[in-house]
Amino acid sequence: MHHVIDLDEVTQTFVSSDGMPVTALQNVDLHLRRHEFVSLIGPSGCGKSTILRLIGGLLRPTSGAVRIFDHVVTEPRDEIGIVFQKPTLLPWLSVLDNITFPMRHKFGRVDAKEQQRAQELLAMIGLKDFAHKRPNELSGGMQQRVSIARSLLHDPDILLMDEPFSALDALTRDEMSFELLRIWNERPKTVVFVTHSIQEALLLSDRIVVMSARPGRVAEIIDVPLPRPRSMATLADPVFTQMANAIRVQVFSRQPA
Ligand SMILES: Nc1ncnc2c1ncn2[C@@H]1O[C@H](COP(=O)(O)OP(=O)(O)OP(=O)(O)O)[C@@H](O)[C@H]1O
Repeated sequence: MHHVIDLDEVTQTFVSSDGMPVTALQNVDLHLRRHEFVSLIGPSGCGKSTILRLIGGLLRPTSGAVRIFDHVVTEPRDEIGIVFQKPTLLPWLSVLDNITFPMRHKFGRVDAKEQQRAQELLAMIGLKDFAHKRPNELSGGMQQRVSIARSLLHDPDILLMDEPFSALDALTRDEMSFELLRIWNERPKTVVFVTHSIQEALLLSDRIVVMSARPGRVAEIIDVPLPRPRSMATLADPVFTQMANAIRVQVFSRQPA
């Protein structure tokens, strides 16, 4: 079968500041199909962010192979959008210029179509009136929404999201989840989404990858059979509640003793 993202026998070892080797990932196999939405969940330090950095080309594996569209990943690629846990905006640029920054950086200019798309994204994240403000005039949650909009400007085939909603308040968080589903529906992409929230993983994903504590391994891959499109009603679906409980037990049993 043709995959968009392949991790084969990936092991990642770091050297900690006291000189000791740290095995962050051990023999991780993961294969993502086109336009699939997959969440990674597991105890702190089990290597979730490391997996995103490997796929994003920000890191090379110690052993094993990471491939995108059958090509070994050697550096960051344009077809990938990345959203980190914390907003990463340039303080001296306006909100709008931050969203278009990657385009300007790459091509030296931003054409009218992209300006238009940036405005649409701003409206989508509810910040239309903030286009000309600077990041420090926005709350942390608003800044994170701008970071998300920026990752979507070039409509990437692959979106890597590292706990993108963790800094948002609960209401905005739900809103952003549904917004993300809407975007994914309209402009399908392969998404790898790291979260600590079982509910979020269930609401969004086709599959949930449960990882075990360090050294991180894939403990289990769970299919989420909840029908799409998903909505507020999904949260009340008995299957949702049952699965949330079952996964909670799974994840809890994987916590380091
Ligand atoms: N550059 C690095 N140098 C040394 N150790 C590192 C480095 N990057 C990550 N690690 C270690 O690798 C392990 C996995 O880290 P990673 O950030 O991928 O975990 P995570 O599952 O995303 O954690 P969390 O849920 O807390 O964000 C951790 O033990 C971390 O300390």
